[in-house]
Amino acid sequence: MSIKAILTDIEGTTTSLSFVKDVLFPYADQQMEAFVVKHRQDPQVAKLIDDVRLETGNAVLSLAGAIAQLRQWIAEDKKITPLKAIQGLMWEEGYRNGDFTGHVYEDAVRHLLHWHELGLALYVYSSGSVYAQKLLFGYSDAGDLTPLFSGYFDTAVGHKREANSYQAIVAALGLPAAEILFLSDIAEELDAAAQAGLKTCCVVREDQPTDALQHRWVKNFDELDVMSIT
Ligand SMILES: CSCCC(=O)C(=O)COP(=O)(O)O
Ligand SMILES: [Mg+2]
Repeated sequence: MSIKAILTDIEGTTTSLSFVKDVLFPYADQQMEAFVVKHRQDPQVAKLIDDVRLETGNAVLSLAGAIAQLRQWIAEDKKITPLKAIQGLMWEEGYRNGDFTGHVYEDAVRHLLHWHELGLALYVYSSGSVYAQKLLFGYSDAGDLTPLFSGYFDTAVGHKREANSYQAIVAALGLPAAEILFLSDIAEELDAAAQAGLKTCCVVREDQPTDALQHRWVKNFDELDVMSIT
């Protein structure tokens, strides 16, 4: 049995931690107040602010309180769905204005192109919203990479450290779990995917420490021979 689909994480796998932590998160933090105040009547933003209230269990949280909570979650790198959704909306402006482009490692670009040419189906699973994922790959350093992907998943399918999320993705892909290879830099995500029956590979970029070495691991996509995985 060989790999038919690759499901990839973004931060730490296709994309540097630094781009997310030093470019995207500070941008969202700095723009949060102005963005939420400006768009508070927009139904999508109003619903997300209500979701922040739900998440905090404080139904009467003020707009200022919600903004402060969102900024606190950014500082704590919380993967909370309404935060991730608002960040995506905010980053759109940054990408469109050319304030930044989506970082994708050069080896990742080359191999995504190659795997796509080989007929492998490519999917993304990130805590960043699907909207934010499409922006990052659509406005990447290497141009628009979105035609390479067959689909995107975010925390709407479940959290990345839970096996159920991968079971839902397997069902959506309509492939046997063992024919799907999941790439990530985080041990708990790889453990959850393996529990759901997916093949796994840890991507250990820039010598960051990892506790996922019980999984197959590579330093970059050049070291990953997908065809040899059975
Ligand atoms: C795709 S948007 C930027 C990344 C982001 O917000 C994030 O939380 C990254 O999480 P990942 O699951 O890709 O490690
Ligand atoms: Mg990651």
